[in-house]
Amino acid sequence: MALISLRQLLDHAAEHSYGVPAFNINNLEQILSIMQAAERCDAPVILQASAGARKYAGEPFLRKMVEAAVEMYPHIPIVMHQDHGASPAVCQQSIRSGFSSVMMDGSLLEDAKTPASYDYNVAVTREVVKFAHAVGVSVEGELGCLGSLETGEAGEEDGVGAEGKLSHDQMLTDPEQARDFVAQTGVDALAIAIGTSHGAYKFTRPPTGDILAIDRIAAIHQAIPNTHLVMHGSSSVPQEWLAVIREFGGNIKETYGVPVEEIVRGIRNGVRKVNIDTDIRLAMTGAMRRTMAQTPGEFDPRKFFKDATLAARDICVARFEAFGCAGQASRIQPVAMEKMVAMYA
Ligand SMILES: O=C(COP(=O)(O)O)[C@@H](O)[C@H](O)[C@H](O)COP(=O)(O)O
Repeated sequence: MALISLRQLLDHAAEHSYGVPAFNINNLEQILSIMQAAERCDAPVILQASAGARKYAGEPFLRKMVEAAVEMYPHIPIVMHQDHGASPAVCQQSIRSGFSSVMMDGSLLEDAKTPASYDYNVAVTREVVKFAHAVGVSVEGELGCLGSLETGEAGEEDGVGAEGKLSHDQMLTDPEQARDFVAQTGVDALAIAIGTSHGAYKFTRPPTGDILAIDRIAAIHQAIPNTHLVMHGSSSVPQEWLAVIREFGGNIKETYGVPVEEIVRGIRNGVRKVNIDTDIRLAMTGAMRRTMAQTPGEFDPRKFFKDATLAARDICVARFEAFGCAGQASRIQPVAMEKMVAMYA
């Protein structure tokens, strides 16, 4: 099965009322764990590469590894998505190199740190939609800045994330503005800000409605019912993996993520793409620490990587199942990118 577009997959998810986890990839083991889970669950897959991933592995390696996944798992529909493009030029490069979907994050300026004006966001996103749709590639935009409603901070990761304190208005997507944004840009999917943030340190306590605004999703969905909603920063930060990391020498302070049942509530209200990176990182780190500690004579890294891959695979299986994505891969007939061009035209 060829790569498919994000738009095709999320249209299918909307029609059948499920959500798709979008897992970040940086290396072979992460891709293997996601694909093994997809195979086990018969789930379609979104593999996404951030700027940090492109810096770490290099874009050609990422592309070739995704191509290998397509070859090894011909029955699984795969979207190759560029996470957080900081400019139209970045998105254009990704399209040229074969991504079937790009995110133009115009909520921040090109430095990926400074919150941008609404007009700037509309202008750069509209530009990307124009050239992406001309070749059938899907576009995700972002409205509102990701950040903690507890602290007003964005929790910067690898240079991406607003600097300084943000107001609640900046950190909560406004439904009416979302309606205007979609009308002006034509994006296929919209990342919304509801109090989630990237990384392990999202909440200092199990989140309640004042710091995780799940209710806002329904209002946004009502304003833009035909646009697929995206939740970034949606790792659940499993307490069991934090415990393993701590037991085997790691030092991660008390922290909480987005509960899976809250994400499922979001899916019931129009969320179709759910970004998850940190949970895979935590599971892999915990598994590697444990194996290294328990087998101190081991020096073949494949042993550590294998356990890390299995730990990540189990996280992916759990998310595919919880989001209703399991069993959907075999129900999808791939639509060629040329047909997507015709659809947009
Ligand atoms: O939302 C995301 C992940 O959420 P998470 O931390 O797993 O709750 C992704 O979109 C981030 O862009 C990604 O994790 C950033 O990765 P790096 O910049 O560190 O590579």
